[in-house]
Amino acid sequence: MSTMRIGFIGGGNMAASIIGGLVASGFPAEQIWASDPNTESLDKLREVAPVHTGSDNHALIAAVDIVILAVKPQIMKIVASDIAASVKEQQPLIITIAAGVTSGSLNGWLGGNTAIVRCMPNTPALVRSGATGLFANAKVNATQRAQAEQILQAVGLALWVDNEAQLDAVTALSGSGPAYFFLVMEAMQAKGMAMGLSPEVAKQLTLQTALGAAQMAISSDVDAAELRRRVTSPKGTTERAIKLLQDGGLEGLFSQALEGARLRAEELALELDGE
Ligand SMILES: NC(=O)C1=CN([C@@H]2O[C@H](COP(=O)(O)OP(=O)(O)OC[C@H]3O[C@@H](n4cnc5c(N)ncnc54)[C@H](OP(=O)(O)O)[C@@H]3O)[C@@H](O)[C@H]2O)C=CC1
Ligand SMILES: O=C(O)[C@@H]1CCC=N1
Repeated sequence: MSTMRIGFIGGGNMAASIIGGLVASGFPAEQIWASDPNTESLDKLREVAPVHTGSDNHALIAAVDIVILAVKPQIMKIVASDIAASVKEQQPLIITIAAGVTSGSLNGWLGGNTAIVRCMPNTPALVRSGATGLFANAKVNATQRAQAEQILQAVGLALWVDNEAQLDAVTALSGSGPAYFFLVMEAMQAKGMAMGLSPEVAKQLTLQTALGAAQMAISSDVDAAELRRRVTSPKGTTERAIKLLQDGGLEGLFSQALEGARLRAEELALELDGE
């Protein structure tokens, strides 16, 4: 890991999150390159860590061993087709983080025979609390598999999935997942303020409660349902609140929301493959 040179094509939100986490884990910033036509994105990236930046994707490929494709799914075909000749020449390991771009489509756009690890990380990678699902195509060797795992483990949890289709479920669960928790935080904080708490107090209590619940669930030997029962005193306040949430259909809504996200990932793959 310490000698790897890693290049990010696309220097936006996710590249910043992964780079921030990698550098915080001790990975040297001078072994990281980022390429992006958007100079504002590159300026922001250099505030995260003093990485090499530029706008030439071909020069980046020549400088690194591992290329992380972190552009939007909709422009992946253009970007991949453009770099195909450099990838063929340099043979870097390609890691893609784009939602809905299959390793098969990407391999085709890159000219075939490319070692590709497709993964789905999430933004908490920035604070080394990310959660990533990974899948390797048949061209990826054991060393490359270990390298991809090391990079994503440096920024949080990294788990291999059994087949590529499962990455759509990972996208729905943990890729988009931080947004679901942020929405719950927004709602709790707003109601805390509506009940008379100052914005600062409502915010701090909300965030600490989210952190405490997650840490407890991670470190406990009982499941979330049991932890919830332990908060819920008979005829108490939690019982009333949970009943209102359940009567309002919270579990069903989450089921629909995750299914919607998974289906959108599938749709994206079909849209992008057909382009
Ligand atoms: N955000 C998230 O929570 C997650 C995102 N992902 C995936 O990560 C990928 C990136 O998402 P995100 O970081 O949010 O997106 P951003 O839009 O923040 O970043 C993408 C960057 O790529 C740049 N770019 C455009 N064209 C090129 C090019 N030809 N060469 C190099 N860079 C280029 C964009 O510039 P410009 O702004 O000028 O277009 C932009 O700065 C997506 O595929 C997404 O599906 C995966 C997991 C979680
Ligand atoms: O919303 C999206 O499409 C991307 C993928 C997972 C999180 N953000």
